Amino acid sequence: MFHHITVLKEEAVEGLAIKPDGIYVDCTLGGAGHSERIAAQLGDGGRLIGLDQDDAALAFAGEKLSPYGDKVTLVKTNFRYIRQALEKAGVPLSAEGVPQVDGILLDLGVSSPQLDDADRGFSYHQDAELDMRMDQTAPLTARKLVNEWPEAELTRILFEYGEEKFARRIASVIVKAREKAPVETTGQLAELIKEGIPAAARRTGGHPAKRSFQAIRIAVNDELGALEDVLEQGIECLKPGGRISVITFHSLEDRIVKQAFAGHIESCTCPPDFPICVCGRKSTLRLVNRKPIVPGDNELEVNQRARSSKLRIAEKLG
Ligand SMILES: C[S@@+](CC[C@H](N)C(=O)[O-])C[C@H]1O[C@@H](n2cnc3c(N)ncnc32)[C@H](O)[C@@H]1O
Repeated sequence: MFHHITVLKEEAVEGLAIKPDGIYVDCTLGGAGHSERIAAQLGDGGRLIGLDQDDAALAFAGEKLSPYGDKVTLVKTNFRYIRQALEKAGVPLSAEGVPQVDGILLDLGVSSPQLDDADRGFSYHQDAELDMRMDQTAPLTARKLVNEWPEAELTRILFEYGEEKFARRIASVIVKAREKAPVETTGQLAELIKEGIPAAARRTGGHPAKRSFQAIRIAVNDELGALEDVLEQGIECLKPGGRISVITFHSLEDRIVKQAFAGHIESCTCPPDFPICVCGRKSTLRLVNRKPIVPGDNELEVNQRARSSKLRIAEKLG
């Protein structure tokens, strides 16, 4: 069973201003909560292309979206290859040869089934072989990262991606342990992380392994690199008037989205005393909402996972 409560469903899909005959891309299909809402608004000529790198999500979403028939195309891919996926799906190209769509949705991070299924090796709640790959055919597992990455790299990811104050101590405990025997399971890793955190600090901020597990997951799946790539290519693939909705769960993700949008919004960068513009730079995006949209109390009451979510929406200019 694939149980995932969709975050900011109404707001993210409404942000796309769906046209019944438009072409939409859900880059993070998961349990198809957003996709179903999009598909239900499509009429003749409308198309939804759903991407995911997780086979279980694709299988579940395929079933759920089957009533929409050939309006829906699902593709197994990392969303960082969005342009290639759209070309392969036969999306019409611009005069410059870039596939053109009316809307793109990203609901980042992992789905509840990925976290909850012990065999996927994401969770410190259940002991299982360390894995954490969204794409189970990808070469880098959490086991490999934890046992092979240099101590300085471990420290960096724990600090940067997990905002873990005790990153250096945790990395040192892991490296000492792996010199004796490889760290194989989520349970072993959680114990080592606990050891690296002073006893007094363990009692605050939830489970002591939470931040480090998140950091390792982000690194295993190169989540921030993939996000930068999909934003760069995705914005290029939007038609004039096309929209992009992005839901983030982490301050680093949100910063990447904010900066990618800002880079396209910036117009002339010539010094103010230049009589005419020589840079020729024009805005290619506009923000639909000045401030990110966050979930309301009703949503937070039924879905704790929505707590840190933020939605940013932008529109491509002509
Ligand atoms: C939060 S879930 C999406 C849930 C979905 N919006 C729903 O309503 O059910 C994120 C999904 O995106 C997928 N995903 C995350 N990063 C990805 C990437 N770089 N490429 C492809 N899929 C990715 C995950 O495998 C997961 O299924």
